Amino acid sequence: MTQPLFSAPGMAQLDAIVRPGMLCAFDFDGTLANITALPEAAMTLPSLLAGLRELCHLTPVAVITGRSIDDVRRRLGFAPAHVIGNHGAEGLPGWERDVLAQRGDVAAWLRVFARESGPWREPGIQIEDKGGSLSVHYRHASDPRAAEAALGARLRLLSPHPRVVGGKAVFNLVPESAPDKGVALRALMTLCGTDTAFYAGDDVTDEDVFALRDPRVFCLRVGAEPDSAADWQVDAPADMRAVVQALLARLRHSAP
Ligand SMILES: O=P(O)(O)OC[C@H]1O[C@H](O[C@H]2O[C@H](CO)[C@@H](O)[C@H](O)[C@H]2O)[C@H](O)[C@@H](O)[C@@H]1O
Repeated sequence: MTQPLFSAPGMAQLDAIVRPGMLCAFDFDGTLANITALPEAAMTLPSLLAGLRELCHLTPVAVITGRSIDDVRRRLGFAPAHVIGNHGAEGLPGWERDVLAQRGDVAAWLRVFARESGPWREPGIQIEDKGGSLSVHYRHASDPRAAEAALGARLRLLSPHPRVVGGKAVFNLVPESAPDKGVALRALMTLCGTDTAFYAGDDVTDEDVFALRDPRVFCLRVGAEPDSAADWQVDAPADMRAVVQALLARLRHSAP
């Protein structure tokens, strides 16, 4: 069950896992940035920037996002050692050969959207082409619940068959062969040569990390979600300032 991070057990668990060289990884939207009505308006909260920049000097930092790498880099305001895009599918060392096939899937779905009068034709539906995956946003549909139902039914029938992952007023379509955020986090831990990691995320695709149930990974869910597989929770991106400060305090203390 998810418990409040800022509690005696939460702080004790953080003490147990933080060590020099550990990987600190973050989702972007809803974790480092507030959810905004338009995807293009999201930016890292200014209150987080100084702490995140210092963290990058102390230990390997990663951002693992559903956005494309180019897009998220413009929004970060700091320079993590690793940026992985498309829910784990973009930028992961060792997976370069698969990227071409994945882009073929995305192109095939876009062709269906272009030729069919499906629910994606409704004004207010925004299709975000991220190269390695697609996001179909229905936040601005005239009836978002009806759009969700219609899109959900149709998108699951696409060929090639996508992994359809829900989110904040969005369906993410990811090639079935693509690595998810859990695969990405583990690969980055190996790359960084670290035994332990911290990961914070707010959404359905972040549950791919939490569901690893890897005792070496400290899992923090941002925002209440009773069914989350994360052990720890904070309420909102604004709380991430105190989270980053808690990591910094321990890493400064444990630096060699
Ligand atoms: O993995 P993340 O970094 O959390 O990215 C997930 C998706 O985030 C973006 O969409 C969501 O955030 C937007 C800005 O707050 C919001 O307007 C939208 O309704 C949300 O679904 C982004 O546009 C997607 O590409 C990401 O997959």
